[in-house]
Amino acid sequence: MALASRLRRLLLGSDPRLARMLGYWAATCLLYLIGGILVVLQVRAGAADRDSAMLLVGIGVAGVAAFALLVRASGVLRISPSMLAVWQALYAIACNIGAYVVTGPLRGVYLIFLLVVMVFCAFSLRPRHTILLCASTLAMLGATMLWLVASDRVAYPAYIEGVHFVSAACALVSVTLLTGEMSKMRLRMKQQKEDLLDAMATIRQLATLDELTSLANRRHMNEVLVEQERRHDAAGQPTCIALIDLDFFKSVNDRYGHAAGDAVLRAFSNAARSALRSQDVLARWGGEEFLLLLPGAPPDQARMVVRRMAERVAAAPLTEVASDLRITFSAGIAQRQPGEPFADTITRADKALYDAKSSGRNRIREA
Ligand SMILES: Nc1nc2c(ncn2[C@@H]2O[C@H](COP(=O)(O)OP(=O)(O)OP(=O)(O)O)[C@@H](O)[C@H]2O)c(=O)[nH]1
Repeated sequence: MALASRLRRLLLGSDPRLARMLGYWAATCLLYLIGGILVVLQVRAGAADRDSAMLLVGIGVAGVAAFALLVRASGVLRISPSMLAVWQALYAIACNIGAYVVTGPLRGVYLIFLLVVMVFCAFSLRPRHTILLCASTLAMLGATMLWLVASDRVAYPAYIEGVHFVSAACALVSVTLLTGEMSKMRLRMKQQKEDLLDAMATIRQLATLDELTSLANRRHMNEVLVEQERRHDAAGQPTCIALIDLDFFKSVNDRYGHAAGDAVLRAFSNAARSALRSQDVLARWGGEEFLLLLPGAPPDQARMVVRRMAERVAAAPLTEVASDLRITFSAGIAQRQPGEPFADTITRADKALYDAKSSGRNRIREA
């Protein structure tokens, strides 16, 4: 199983775009195969020159192999998928025109193959690239037909080549225009998908983050706590929470205004965030109250984190509000008991916070 997935990874890589490009390549392989079989059948029927036909089949096989390697290495070689698609299309068109030259009376078959190449391009090229490709195909085909008529009027009568060219031109132009519309639809859908992903990311952000402080919001914190209850019960690690409330915040609002109060809340959040461990989660619980979850922290460690937070918050620059303003907070810490719902732990932390407030503020109390 591991060997199979390693082999698959080696062949298809890990980028889903690469797997898709190799899928297209496999489909073109099938076309080359059918085209090659037709060439061989016509050699057997005596309708095509053996040496030229075998040379053409060899060129087709070499091209198919080379493009498999190029697609696989396109990331390393920094070849864009659309550039690779143009090369592949030009190669396929040249092979078809070559087959048209070597296969005698049944050469018209390869004009149909040209259409298939154009349809393939709709999946990977922009409309203007497809139009350019169509124009170059018609130019190559026209020049080849003129050359055939000039070199052997009996095998390649002018009126048959003329009919072939006009039919091929009508069909190629129609297919190009239609596939152009398909390409535009594909690009529109791609854009809509990107817009949708952006909108979902914004919704996810709005649903989980507090707009003012960019900390987790209460709703998200509740989800984190539910998840933590489940994990904690399974792992049995100590977990603490701290309920934090800014001191005399009302007076900041009253003295400097609500906007200044908002700036203080933001400054607090930035400073507090810088004191956390990577696994800690700080959320705005409401107004100027914050809930800190400290997974895997016994009370001593929780106290250390909150004390570090108090130091950072006290040193936070608040020059945009007032040069002499310093923020302090009071905190109540509670360790979650085994099997205890977080709601109860928070109630105990709230009592400890009340104790911190009533004993003078700017202090940490444990439940
Ligand atoms: N600027 C601003 N103020 C807020 C926000 N949310 C709540 N407040 C204010 O925060 C203040 C909280 O005041 P109190 O509950 O009396 O607490 P305090 O003044 O900090 O006093 P203690 O907690 O007892 O130290 C109120 O004036 C609220 O209007 C907010 O988002 N922005």
